Amino acid sequence: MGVEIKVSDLSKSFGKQLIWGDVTLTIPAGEICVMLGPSGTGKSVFLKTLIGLLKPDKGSILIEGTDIASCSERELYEIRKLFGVLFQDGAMFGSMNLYDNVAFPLREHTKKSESEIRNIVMEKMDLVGLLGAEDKLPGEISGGMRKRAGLARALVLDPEIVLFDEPDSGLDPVRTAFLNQLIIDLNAQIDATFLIVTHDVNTARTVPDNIGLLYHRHLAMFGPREMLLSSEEPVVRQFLNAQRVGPIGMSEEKDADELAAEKDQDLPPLPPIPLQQEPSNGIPRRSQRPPGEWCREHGVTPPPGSFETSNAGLAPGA
Ligand SMILES: Nc1ncnc2c1ncn2[C@@H]1O[C@H](COP(=O)(O)OP(=O)(O)OP(=O)(O)O)[C@@H](O)[C@H]1O
Repeated sequence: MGVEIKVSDLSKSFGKQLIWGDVTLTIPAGEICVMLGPSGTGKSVFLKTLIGLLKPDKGSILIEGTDIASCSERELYEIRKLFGVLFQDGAMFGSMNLYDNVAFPLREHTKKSESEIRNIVMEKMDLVGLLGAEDKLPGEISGGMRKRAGLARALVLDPEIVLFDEPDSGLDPVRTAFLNQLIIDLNAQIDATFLIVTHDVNTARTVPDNIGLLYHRHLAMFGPREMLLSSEEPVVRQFLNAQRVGPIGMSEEKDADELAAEKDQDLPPLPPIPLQQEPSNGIPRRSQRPPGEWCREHGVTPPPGSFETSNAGLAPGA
């Protein structure tokens, strides 16, 4: 289960404003990827381009042999069935209870009977821990519950790819930790390809198999979690460790004077690489790699204290 997404030389502009250019990356089938980047670097635009809601100016997005960037509307309609999307606010219809919200894609896109729909809705509500809340209206529940309901709805058509647009926005750290565990458990269970757009450095450090960083109109880096967490590349290092020292400034890039002023400032050492969050039943996910494997295979010495149990889930600035 899960399909690969192969993005090559992708560029997107609005008018004269280039959002990002020459983005090339492969999101491996069944793996969890996180896309990071300062505000306004085009992470949401990237998600929308992947599902064909926005057309890129150049490049290709290959999914099961179809190029989303150039295919017909009909092909796009078919390919979209592979996707489940969790929108930032859950995107619930306010006047429908959770049951009808979750049932909506099944009623829209399938010819299933109401009793079949009921089985699927209840199964997905159970999966996200919302059994018993079917009659509630979106306005009557917390933001965390709304996200979980949005996730149940994203899953009803058994997607091969699940996109999460800032799943942690508006959630407190405890709810974020629960949602992250749910994401890991879901990936173990349904084996789909997951792409999560987030600002949360702790999520990026502990949840995914791979991390990408969009910065200054390009993809600064994309690769296995351990590669980015051991990277000395200034932008990657600054962002993944939530530091002020580095090329990223308050609005975007720091200017030459600002950079010169911090020339003699010592960078703090890279913090230990935390253990990756595991499924709650303790059975490793199919795409999960043993701690330290990437570093060993690439002759990289991880920062001291990496992969110790005491570091699980901890990150600087988190
Ligand atoms: N439909 C559109 N028309 C014109 N400009 C747009 C459109 N959609 C997005 N943009 C612009 O693209 C840029 C990137 O927006 P986007 O929402 O993708 O950033 P982001 O990285 O997701 O930001 P944040 O982290 O703050 O959510 C912004 O400058 C935004 O104004």
